[in-house]
Amino acid sequence: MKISDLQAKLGDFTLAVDTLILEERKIHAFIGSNGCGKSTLAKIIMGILPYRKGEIDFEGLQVHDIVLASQKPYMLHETVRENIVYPLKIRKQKICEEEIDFYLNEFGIFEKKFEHARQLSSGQQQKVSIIRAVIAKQKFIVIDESLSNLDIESISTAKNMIKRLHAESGVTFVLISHQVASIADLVHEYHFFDRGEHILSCDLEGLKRSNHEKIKHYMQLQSLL
Ligand SMILES: Nc1ncnc2c1ncn2[C@@H]1O[C@H](COP(=O)(O)OP(=O)(O)OP(=O)(O)O)[C@@H](O)[C@H]1O
Repeated sequence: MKISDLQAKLGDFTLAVDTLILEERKIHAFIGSNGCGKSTLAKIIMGILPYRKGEIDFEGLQVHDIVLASQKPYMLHETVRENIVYPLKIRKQKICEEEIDFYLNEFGIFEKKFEHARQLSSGQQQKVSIIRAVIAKQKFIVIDESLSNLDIESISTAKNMIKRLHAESGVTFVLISHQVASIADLVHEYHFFDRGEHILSCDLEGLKRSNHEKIKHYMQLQSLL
């Protein structure tokens, strides 16, 4: 996916992206301080938010190929199972009960399968949201801060899921995160934003070498410099 000269305005906030390439079959991360525009760009890619200028070349990706596990997951007024099978149903994909059970077991919430999803804790809802995002094995998956609410064991489980899907199905991922170190073993390319502006796209070494004041400061705060 190639984003060129994009500009979006939401109230007082302006997002500006010169050129940002999300190479397929890679694991990307959008990073930067609160309110710098990471989720906004993810929502623009999803088609949830509009942009006023620029171009997104989806390079053959269709709307239904792109999935978002959002920061605040929306749970249907249904059971955990119904929430998980929803993306399969709307895409008329086969439902494999064993696979659902496998994911629920991996996250330690198998016993919640037939419980009302809205009665789960927020971390458990995040787990359902991640399973719902990965179960249909779409080509492009955005995970917006969903790992941050998980316990340490579950973060490791989610990361293994991402690694496996990437290795087996070549899924492109965009992880939106505040913890660079905790996802460094997954991510191929970082895209750094500052106050609505896309500043740099590079690997971890590139971030460490950058002379940009904001990036240096950010990396120091992350204890990575
Ligand atoms: N629908 C909207 N209407 C008006 N302003 C919006 C809207 N959505 C987002 N914004 C503003 O856009 C800015 C960027 O928000 P965004 O959620 O993209 O930041 P973020 O980098 O994902 O932050 P965080 O790390 O806190 O999740 C914020 O100032 C926010 O108030």
